[in-house]
Amino acid sequence: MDIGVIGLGSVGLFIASQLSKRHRVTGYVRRTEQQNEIVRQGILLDDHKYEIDVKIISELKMHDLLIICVKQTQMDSLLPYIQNLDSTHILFIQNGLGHVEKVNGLNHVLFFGVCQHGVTKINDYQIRLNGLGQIRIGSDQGSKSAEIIQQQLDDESFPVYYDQDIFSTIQEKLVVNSVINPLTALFEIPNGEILKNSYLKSMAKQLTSEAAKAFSLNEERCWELVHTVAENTQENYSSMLVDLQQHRLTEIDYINGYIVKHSKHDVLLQHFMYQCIKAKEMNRLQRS
Ligand SMILES: NC(=O)C1=CN([C@@H]2O[C@H](COP(=O)(O)OP(=O)(O)OC[C@H]3O[C@@H](n4cnc5c(N)ncnc54)[C@H](OP(=O)(O)O)[C@@H]3O)[C@@H](O)[C@H]2O)C=CC1
Ligand SMILES: CC(C)(CO)C(=O)C(=O)O
Repeated sequence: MDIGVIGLGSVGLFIASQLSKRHRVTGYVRRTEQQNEIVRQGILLDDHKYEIDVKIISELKMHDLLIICVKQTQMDSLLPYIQNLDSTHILFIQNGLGHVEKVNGLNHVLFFGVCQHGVTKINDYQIRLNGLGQIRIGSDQGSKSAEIIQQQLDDESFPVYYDQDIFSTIQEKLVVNSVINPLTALFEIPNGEILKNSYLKSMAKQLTSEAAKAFSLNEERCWELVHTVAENTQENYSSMLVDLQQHRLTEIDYINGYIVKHSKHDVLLQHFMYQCIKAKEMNRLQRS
């Protein structure tokens, strides 16, 4: 397939590198420094070098499939480029929610996915894989085309699954992120600490319960997921903590903020966490 990957950060660099083994891949970036680095160095992962074409986003053209790997906070700047394209297949890979409503009117065949790999960007062309997971994709616009895309992307070393109920999977991931991300960002700790400190563990349980209720999800299953993810990524720093440390906007509006905005139940703790991170975000952005 001819695939365009938009946004070569941690996730985009990883997906582009893995798909380049079997597909023609073009990466789209917004900075010429990054374009030049990838042209010179390729994408580096564990001593392997992967070569892809790299273009600036204003040069975006049609591909069989476009995979969008920008953050929720960066989606608005991207939409005009996608709106202007002839109809094609587009797969969105984001944490949180907000993007689905935003893009639903687009004249393309839309797929949504979650990335369960843990990837860290070392620099503009180099990444580290902290744990191989999987990518799950699905759609509400007909399962046939989602299954065809899944089969094309799936590979032994890069598992991609078709998920009949992708929106529940996205909600479950949102619940996990609404617990681990703000707690670790607030207390400036690696993910595993929320299970080791009994006070944090109790807060994590209460946040999970509220978030699960907001989406009418099973509380026990959600707590199991939070537990498993915190354990499997115990050494990692959450993306929210890293965003704050690097004085960038976090995805809080699309995670806890989304729950606060859409829940029919009281979500006082989620709201409190939301305000804590917004306060910290404001503080960091004012100092940068
Ligand atoms: N990292 C991880 O392990 C995981 C991340 N996720 C989710 O995946 C999504 C992406 O995360 P991640 O890769 O970590 O984020 P990054 O911040 O590492 O990458 C986002 C990239 O998008 C680029 N970008 C932003 N706007 C545009 C634009 N208009 N055109 C082209 N490129 C653009 C940014 O460029 P620039 O560098 O110039 O700003 C950056 O390289 C997020 O929703 C995240 O929550 C999900 C699971 C795991
Ligand atoms: C799963 C987790 C919490 C891993 O760090 C993540 O998705 C993030 O940091 O945004």
